[in-house]
Amino acid sequence: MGNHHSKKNIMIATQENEGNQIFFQHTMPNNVCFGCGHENHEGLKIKSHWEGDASVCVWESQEKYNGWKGIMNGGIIATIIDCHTMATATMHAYKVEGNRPWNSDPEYRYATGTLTVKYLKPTPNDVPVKLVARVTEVKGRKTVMTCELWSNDQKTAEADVVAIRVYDSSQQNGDNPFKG
Ligand SMILES: CCCCCCCCCCCCCC(=O)SCCNC(=O)CCNC(=O)[C@H](O)C(C)(C)COP(=O)(O)OP(=O)(O)OC[C@H]1O[C@@H](n2cnc3c(N)ncnc32)[C@H](O)[C@@H]1OP(=O)(O)O
Repeated sequence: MGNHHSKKNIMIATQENEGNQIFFQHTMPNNVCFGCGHENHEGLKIKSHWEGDASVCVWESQEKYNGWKGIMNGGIIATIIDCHTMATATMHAYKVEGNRPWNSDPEYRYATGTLTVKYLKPTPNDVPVKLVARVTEVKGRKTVMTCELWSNDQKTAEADVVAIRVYDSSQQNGDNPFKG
């Protein structure tokens, strides 16, 4: 993990590191997103990190995110997949440009273009889930990914996701709703 990050990025992340783990979202100040923003105190606060070429997120739900009793709500599942894959697309772009740090130029932002979730099995809501995302293609402004959701040793959902680069500070002209 440490090898994928520059010294500068590691220093930024240090304040919020847990153990030796560096999470993508901890390098992104001012993120107010419901799923991944650590500035959103009502949010899900997911945390993602690299494990080789895959990005991984382990997340613990709460009873209020039930669908059926004891089963995780499908919209919450879509939300954590959405946020985990957008963070993955973002960090992947910086990674392929020489592992440059988040606060280097140009700045990129990604938004969800398409998110297709296949719900395979009920996902228990009282054990942590694990998301595993992989970038399968980068074409122009598009990053295509797959994402699996695991509960213990069972895959309970899988998704195909297309992220679109919606902000590039080197191309920016005028207002951009995705900048802030
Ligand atoms: C301040 C610090 C903050 C830190 C933040 C940290 C991270 C926070 C993370 C928060 C995470 C929160 C996550 C959220 O909740 S993001 C919120 C949910 N998503 C949105 O609101 C997006 C709304 N949609 C749009 O704005 C536009 O439609 C976009 C920008 C997506 C495309 O419109 P644009 O006019 O730009 O596109 P283009 O026509 O030039 O096409 C370009 C290419 O893209 C392909 N394409 C187009 N549309 C789609 C589509 N829907 N699916 C698949 N592919 C699509 C198209 O074929 C073409 O490819 P090719 O033909 O060239 O191959």
